[in-house]
Amino acid sequence: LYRRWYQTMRLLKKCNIKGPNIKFNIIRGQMEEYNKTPNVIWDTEMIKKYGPICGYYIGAKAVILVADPDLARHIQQGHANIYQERPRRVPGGINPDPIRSKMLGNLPVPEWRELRSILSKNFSSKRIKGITPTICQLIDELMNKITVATNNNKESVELNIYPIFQNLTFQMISQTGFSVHVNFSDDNELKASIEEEFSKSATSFWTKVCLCFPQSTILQHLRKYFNKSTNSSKLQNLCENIVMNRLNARERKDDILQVMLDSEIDDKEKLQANSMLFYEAAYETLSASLAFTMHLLTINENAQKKVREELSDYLKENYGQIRPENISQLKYLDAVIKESLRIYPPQTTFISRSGEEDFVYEKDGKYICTIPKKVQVQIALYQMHHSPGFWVDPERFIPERHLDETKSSAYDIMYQPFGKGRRMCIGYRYAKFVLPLALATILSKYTFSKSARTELELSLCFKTATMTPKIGVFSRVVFDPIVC
Ligand code: HEM
Repeated sequence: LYRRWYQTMRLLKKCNIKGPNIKFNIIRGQMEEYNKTPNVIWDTEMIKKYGPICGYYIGAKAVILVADPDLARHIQQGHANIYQERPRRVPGGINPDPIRSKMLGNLPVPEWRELRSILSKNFSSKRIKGITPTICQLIDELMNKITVATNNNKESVELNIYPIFQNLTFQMISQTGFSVHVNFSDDNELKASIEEEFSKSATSFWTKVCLCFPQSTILQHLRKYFNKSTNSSKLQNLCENIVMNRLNARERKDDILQVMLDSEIDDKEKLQANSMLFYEAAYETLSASLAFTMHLLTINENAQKKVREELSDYLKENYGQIRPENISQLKYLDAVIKESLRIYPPQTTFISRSGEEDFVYEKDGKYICTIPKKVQVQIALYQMHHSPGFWVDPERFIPERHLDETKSSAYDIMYQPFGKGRRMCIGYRYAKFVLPLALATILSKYTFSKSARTELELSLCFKTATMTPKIGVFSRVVFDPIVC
């Protein structure tokens, strides 16, 4: 047992993967230091110190960080059939709840593949067209909120736009996903329950013990027993009610839940788990992306002016209307959103894979390292997006870089806010549709400028795998409709 465990702890060295020394931390690896630092900051430090392929141990569990474009391409695209598993930082997940084990991301590969092909049906062009009226109606409600906040468009006011986007996103998922209206903005308990889900960390005693001895099934069972939460979260209850009501009403709806029911998924827990998954996967990512983009446009007046000029031409060609079906024509707005997702990718540490075979990585005929099978490889998305070796002035907001026709061939792997390959974000088309539609509608009527509480350097909240604004996104908002 000792020899096996000792060999595990020497794995990275044997594979020529650099990282911090574990000589004096043979049991815990770098777990203590790792738990004290936000994941993104820790990973950035590792890459700075040890290069674009490096690794560390959380307990006896090795994690390999990859910011090298050729190796990332091999893992996510070239050999994607070997790297289909998405391992968790904590085996079994931070929250080892039996319902959560039925979520798409927690299923073994064959079941994941089957469920992914069912859930993907929700994002076809036909389905997006079907939900467009609901999305437009919710954007109109958001516009009404801004109208009220600006005293019927008569005053310029300082506004925190982030909670308004959070409400929009929550309503969008509720209505397009489950045909229900949830009173989200006044429900602090529901907000706290979602917040908690994203902020769970691997610091409980039993989780730490399991990470030190990951092979022990007895310890895993003990962890499940002791970490069992006594109260279901409010989001869990909401999803349980949504599923039960639909099953009892036997009424057909045109939404995500119906797609699961039509595919003969009749396990209530699986329906509930994957309803929760949609709330969790879409809520933070969409609302944070909208807020980050608005922040960047607030502090970069020139870019906002260019977006509005493009919108002005577009509105002239479209009889003064924003048309969802041709929203992708707004190329500069698209570049602004891309640049915002580069600087602030809302999913920071979620792109991980593990392989079924060892892989010997060579460059120009020279041995670089071995990526051992079954070990967690994490694509260092945030660090790739900020790599000074790849991007000119990576901390500056330059939307034009995404319009450059002569982009390097590594661009499509160094820039991947939605991931790549078979495990790429399933909601990519939904996000690509909602983000420009909401932003174009708002910016066609209002301008946003710096106010007393605008942070030039936005404070960020780093959670387990996501990144959001910490205190909000403040701007001075003025009613200034584009006249055409
Ligand atoms: C700006 C918005 C969004 C961003 C930046 C984003 C980002 C990501 C990333 C980076 C991944 C991991 C991809 C990989 O491993 O290669 C992912 C996975 C996922 N996303 Fe998104 N996402 C967004 C919106 C959404 C929406 C709107 C939904 C659902 C309606 C969604 C559902 C999912 C699901 C279910 C997965 C797991 C897929 C799997 O394991 O097969 N996401 N997302």
